[in-house]
Amino acid sequence: MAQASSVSPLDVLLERSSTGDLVAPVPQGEVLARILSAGLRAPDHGHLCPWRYVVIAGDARPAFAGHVVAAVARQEPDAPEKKREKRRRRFSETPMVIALGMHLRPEHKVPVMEQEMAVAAGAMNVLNALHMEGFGGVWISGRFCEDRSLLSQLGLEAPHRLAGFLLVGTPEKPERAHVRPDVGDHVAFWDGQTPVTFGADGRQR
Ligand SMILES: Cc1cc2nc3c(=O)[nH]c(=O)nc-3n(C[C@H](O)[C@H](O)[C@H](O)COP(=O)(O)O)c2cc1C
Repeated sequence: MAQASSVSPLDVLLERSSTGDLVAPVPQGEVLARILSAGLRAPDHGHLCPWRYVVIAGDARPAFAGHVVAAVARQEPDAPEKKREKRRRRFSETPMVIALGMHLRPEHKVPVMEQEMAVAAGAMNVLNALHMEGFGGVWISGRFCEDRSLLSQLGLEAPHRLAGFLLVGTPEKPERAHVRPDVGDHVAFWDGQTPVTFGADGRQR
């Protein structure tokens, strides 16, 4: 009889770490659809469905990298050439990039920050789903993510914005276990009387 796995889903979640050292293969077809569907399971106040994912892969990457470099040049005209080239390499060589579009409705009674948090929660679900399916990634951002011309390429006209990009692929090496904070420093149990304090507050980096 097959042995039941001793690795629980929570163990798998606790093992996840971000990595930008990514190679092929990338998720495709039904696997990619299921991973992105996990993003759409995030909490969403008002059911506004603010998630807009744009997948950039294959031959589309160098052209998109050109748009990113142009955005960096507009947003940070003093940025060194090295920084622009680093962006170009990342966006043209990373196996897959997923833009995290935010379809925002400022006129709605649900505050924009909550709409943005739904997109962020979705992004985390996607990162976890990638990890669970044997892929990896990292969430990146920067001032270039505010560039309106770049956002237009992604179907995001004002007031819609971008929460950043997920760089996606298969981790080149086993995911490096990042040093994690001590959970006890970040959790408090309120006793009904005294305001809580956190160990983490005395250890600001
Ligand atoms: C909104 C957001 C933007 C981020 N932007 C960057 C970035 O531009 N560059 C970067 O190196 N890490 C960025 N990070 C951090 C990485 O995604 C990642 O969390 C970090 O490398 C730590 O890895 P871990 O997820 O394994 O803890 C960002 C994280 C978030 C939530």
